[in-house]
Amino acid sequence: TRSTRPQRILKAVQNNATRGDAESVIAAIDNFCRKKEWAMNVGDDKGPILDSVVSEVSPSFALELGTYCGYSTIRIARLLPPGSRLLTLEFNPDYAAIAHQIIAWAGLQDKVELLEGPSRDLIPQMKERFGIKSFDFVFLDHWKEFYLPDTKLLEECGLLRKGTVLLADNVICPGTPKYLEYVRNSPCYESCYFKSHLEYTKVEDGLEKSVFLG
Ligand SMILES: CCCNc1ncnc2c1ncn2[C@@H]1O[C@H](/C=C/CNC(=O)c2cc(-c3ccc(F)cc3)cc(O)c2O)[C@@H](O)[C@H]1O
Ligand SMILES: [Mg+2]
Repeated sequence: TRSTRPQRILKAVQNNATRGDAESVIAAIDNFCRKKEWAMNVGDDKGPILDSVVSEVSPSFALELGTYCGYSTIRIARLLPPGSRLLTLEFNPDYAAIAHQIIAWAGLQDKVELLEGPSRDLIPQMKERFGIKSFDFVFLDHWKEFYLPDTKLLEECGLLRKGTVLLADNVICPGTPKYLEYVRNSPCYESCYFKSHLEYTKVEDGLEKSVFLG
């Protein structure tokens, strides 16, 4: 039977990237998605913005909602200081299986915990089951209508602290209007928009950075 796009992305990584070299894995995925097949990775235009925010925060505990193939997982994990942890949530087992292999190819499996399941079930388990006090950084890149409910769930579970940085992908395309309205109007957040382009295209898209004020 025909392979899936994530399987073809994994093959591109295995054929073109050097084991243990995260930069070569990122480049292999970007080249494949630019020249062969588009895929919904944050990509090489928005990616450097993600990198700069992660580097600025230098999180001890980071959370990613929506692993997909692990492209942004690797972008984040490669910048983390020793001893820090990135938890990434993915509820599609086929995508999770591919992401595990791509994260391992980049040599970043020791910094990343890929948790299989829906965010609404896993977020309430973060304190007891995963020993998380609070997150320093959250990257939102899963189903767009879940950005807002999951942000509220993180607040309710006490997983955000004064200064936690939320960074949301796709706030223009496909768009996350309810989330944007919330973080831009809530007195609990200080928000700003980083204009860029939808991955591998000239279409406008951008990232919204929101600092939780407690
Ligand atoms: C219970 C649902 C909410 N909770 C969830 N918990 C755990 N994992 C979840 C998840 N939702 C979705 N996921 C996973 O995240 C990923 C979903 C990402 C959704 N992303 C998009 O739709 C998206 C779409 C585009 C896009 C833009 C323009 C266009 F023409 C076509 C697509 C661009 C992007 O950058 C995107 O991120 C998948 O791997 C999915 O299995
Ligand atoms: Mg995205």
